[in-house]
Amino acid sequence: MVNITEKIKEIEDEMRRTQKNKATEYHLGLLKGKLARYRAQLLEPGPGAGSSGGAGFDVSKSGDARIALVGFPSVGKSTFLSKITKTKSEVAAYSFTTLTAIPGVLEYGGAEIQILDLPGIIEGASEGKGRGRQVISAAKTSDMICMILDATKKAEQRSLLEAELEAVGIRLNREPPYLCLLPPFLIPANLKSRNIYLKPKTAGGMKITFQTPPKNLDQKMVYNILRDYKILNCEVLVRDENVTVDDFIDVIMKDHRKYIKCLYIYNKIDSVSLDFLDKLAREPHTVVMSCELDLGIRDVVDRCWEELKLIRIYTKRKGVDPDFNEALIVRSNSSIEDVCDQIHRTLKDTFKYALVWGASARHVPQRVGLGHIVADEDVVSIVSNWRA
Ligand SMILES: Nc1nc2c(ncn2[C@@H]2O[C@H](COP(=O)(O)OP(=O)(O)OP(=O)(O)O)[C@@H](O)[C@H]2O)c(=O)[nH]1
Ligand SMILES: [K+]
Ligand SMILES: [Mg+2]
Repeated sequence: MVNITEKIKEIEDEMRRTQKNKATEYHLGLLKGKLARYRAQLLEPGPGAGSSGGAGFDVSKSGDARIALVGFPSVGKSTFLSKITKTKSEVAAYSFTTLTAIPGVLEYGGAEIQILDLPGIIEGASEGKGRGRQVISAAKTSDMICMILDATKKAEQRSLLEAELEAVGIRLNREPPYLCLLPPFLIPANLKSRNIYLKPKTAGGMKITFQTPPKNLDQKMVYNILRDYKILNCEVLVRDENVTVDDFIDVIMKDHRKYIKCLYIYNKIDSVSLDFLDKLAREPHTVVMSCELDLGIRDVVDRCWEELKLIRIYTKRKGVDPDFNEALIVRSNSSIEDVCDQIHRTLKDTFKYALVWGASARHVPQRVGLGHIVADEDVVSIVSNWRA
């Protein structure tokens, strides 16, 4: 069996050799489609995928969310874990100090977040270099990736790591593609280019419709790629002019894609100039810190919490103060109904009203119904109709 890694390399070489122009764009589109398919195969356990296959490290999920620490060797991942949790992960000045996944628990106002310290990854990780594939599989299981970067190292470190994660189907800080039926001018900018519909059928050939013709995609390209994937009967609807070949391939490969939030954390800012620091801190989804000088750690942790978009609710019984060491965790934009469901499956059946103290209440306490949207750190008291 021809090695998949070799096939991937061949395609990558060919893409590099091929000049980008109107005449080659069909060929390049097709190569991108093939590349995506081989890369997915590489992650599947079985022949040709290498012995480690797609398996990650054996750490079970716990707590309200999981954050994976991903980065090159010796950027300070383990130092950071040891700062924010009670777990001590070995720290040293040499690369690959950490050899497996080390879980720790970050306690945040009654919420518990599992933090996974991982071995450092290097270029080529997505193709199995080092423990790359295992690290990436572990990252794929997380609710958020904290990409730890060394502020003293070259800017390319960030794009190199992003490329490794992209190569295995992880999409950072992006929305999954989906068809939105709103009129185009009402669709938020971040969702626009992801506006694609693909439905495989059993017969009838391909029906491809472009509502507004995309600038960098045409029917022939869509047709060629679908044929290469052996999807010969289907309905395709593309609604936005900004849709690209890559977006289209993501839709075909949707079962192999994972859309994860990423916070870029620059460590070791004790060793860079103030000007440079200022520049780093202004980048999107980015925070800076120095584990060594204990600078900015609290802000980084607060930012992690914000990015997870979770909400802590403290429940209160009549006449008793709430316990702020124990929070009920719900997603942002949750209602009192979601809070009830989190407490007990049948609680809303006997629900009468709720009293709310906190940011979501217009006055305290506010008496609200099941539809009321709660805010982080609200105190909620549920009043039920008890029936015999
Ligand atoms: N100057 C400076 N050094 C730091 C800082 N944080 C960590 N270090 C040092 O960086 C080195 C690597 O730290 P580790 O925590 O082992 O890094 P790691 O990313 O876990 O490394 P691997 O497990 O090998 O991938 C150690 O010598 C730390 O003392 C920092 O904020 N500033
Ligand atoms: K190290
Ligand atoms: Mg380490």
